[in-house]
Amino acid sequence: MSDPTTGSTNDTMIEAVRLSKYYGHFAATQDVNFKIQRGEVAAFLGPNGAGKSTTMKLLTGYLAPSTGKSFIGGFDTQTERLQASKVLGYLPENGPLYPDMTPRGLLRFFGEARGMGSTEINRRMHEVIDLCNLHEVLGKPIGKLSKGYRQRVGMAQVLLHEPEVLILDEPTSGLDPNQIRDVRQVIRTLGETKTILLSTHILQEVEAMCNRVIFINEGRVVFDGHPSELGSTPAELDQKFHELTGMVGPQV
Ligand SMILES: Nc1ncnc2c1ncn2[C@@H]1O[C@H](COP(=O)(O)OP(=O)(O)OP(=O)(O)O)[C@@H](O)[C@H]1O
Repeated sequence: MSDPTTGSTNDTMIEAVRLSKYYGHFAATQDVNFKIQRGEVAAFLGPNGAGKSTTMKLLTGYLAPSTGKSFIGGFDTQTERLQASKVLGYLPENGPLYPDMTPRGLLRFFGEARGMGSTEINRRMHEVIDLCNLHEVLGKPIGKLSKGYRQRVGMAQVLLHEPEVLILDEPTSGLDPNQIRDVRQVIRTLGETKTILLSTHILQEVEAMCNRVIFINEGRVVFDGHPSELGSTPAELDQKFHELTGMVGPQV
């Protein structure tokens, strides 16, 4: 069934409608519109400071927009916050993780906070610990873990309540190549069953994991399409990045 006023269908899982966020006169996000359908794995690509994190916070309802609306699983993230949060798993950049807790304690704490029963918590803890490969660190304080393990603990926490939609802010940032490979593998596996929007400023990330790319620059969407449309060789990708941002592309 579709909504005749917006053209959205039941398969629209993430939607931005004329989203803007102003800090004084500065627009961090400006008139952003898109729909991500069930089963898509989309990358939010753009240079540092382009507005990726701000837009993700607006999409999740974490930040109130200056104008516009966002929907997760069809729920308005400002007025139907609780319903939206049941469908959504949001991994913010760098956290939130409690450094003195152990991964085991943290997962139990978030399961209880989400109102999950103890049988369900135990079942899901086993599953996310396996998926994110946390066995070795379950009893160690999170603050003592490597960045790669901390990122995997964050991912496990996000997945605990089996959300259909994942919004992941720079899930591989600051990781070493082995850790990046592991996290990409987890995301590819998740992409088989979930709708995902992840942010990155690395073009290779997009090609490795995503079937759609939404390119943002200075708060605006400047490209929305299949990653192959950005080019196939490193030189073409550099050129496209340059065209879209007006920057030379060492980040690419
Ligand atoms: N609370 C705030 N007050 C004022 N300006 C802000 C605030 N939050 C973000 N900005 C500005 O908005 C712009 C977009 O920031 P944002 O963090 O969304 O970009 P980003 O694309 O996620 O960047 P990065 O890749 O560096 O994380 C930046 O210029 C940033 O300085």
